[in-house]
Amino acid sequence: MTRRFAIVTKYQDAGLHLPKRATKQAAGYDFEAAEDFILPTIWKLNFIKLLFGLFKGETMTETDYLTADQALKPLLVPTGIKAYMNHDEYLMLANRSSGPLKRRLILPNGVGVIDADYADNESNEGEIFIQLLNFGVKDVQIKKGERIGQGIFMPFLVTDDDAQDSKQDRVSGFGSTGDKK
Ligand SMILES: O=c1ccn([C@H]2C[C@H](O)[C@@H](COP(=O)(O)OP(=O)(O)OP(=O)(O)O)O2)c(=O)[nH]1
Ligand SMILES: [Mg+2]
Repeated sequence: MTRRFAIVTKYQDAGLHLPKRATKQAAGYDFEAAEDFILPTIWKLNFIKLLFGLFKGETMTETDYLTADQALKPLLVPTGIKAYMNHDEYLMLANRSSGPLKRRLILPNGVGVIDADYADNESNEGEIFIQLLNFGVKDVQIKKGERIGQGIFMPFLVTDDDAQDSKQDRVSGFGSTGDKK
């Protein structure tokens, strides 16, 4: 059986901690931020201006939309951690319930799915990133070592006619498997 965490090469000497479960029966391994980080509030001026402009019936240009859209882009917070697991398992990343309550942080992807073939991929060594979006009105400071999410190992099932041979090898993450956009 293979199920363990390791620190990626880039952070080998950074004094990171491997994810830990906080209590005896905790399901989730808590992940810490690998670096200090600022998560900007989504309520940036350009986003507010766009909302007001729309409200007033102003004509918005494509550039107005694009600039405002940037304020809504989630950030990928590095953890410096990779996860090894069995072939029929994945690691489910979830928010901590204190995330929204204390810091107005959400995982915009709902849950993160870390595939077993992500570890040691050629592009980023399988480093796990946590997508976070700050819907509060103030920027949020994350300090290195702060717990920003949790990972739960899960089994998954496949269909009867699921053919392994026609599948590509994973080389990266975040849209690497062929979406055009
Ligand atoms: O919150 C997340 C979600 C995903 N990943 C990494 C691990 C995962 O194995 C890989 C691909 O994730 P997913 O399949 O959910 O994203 P995708 O948009 O389909 O990307 P791809 O085309 O690379 O599969 O990205 C993270 O580090 N954090
Ligand atoms: Mg995918």
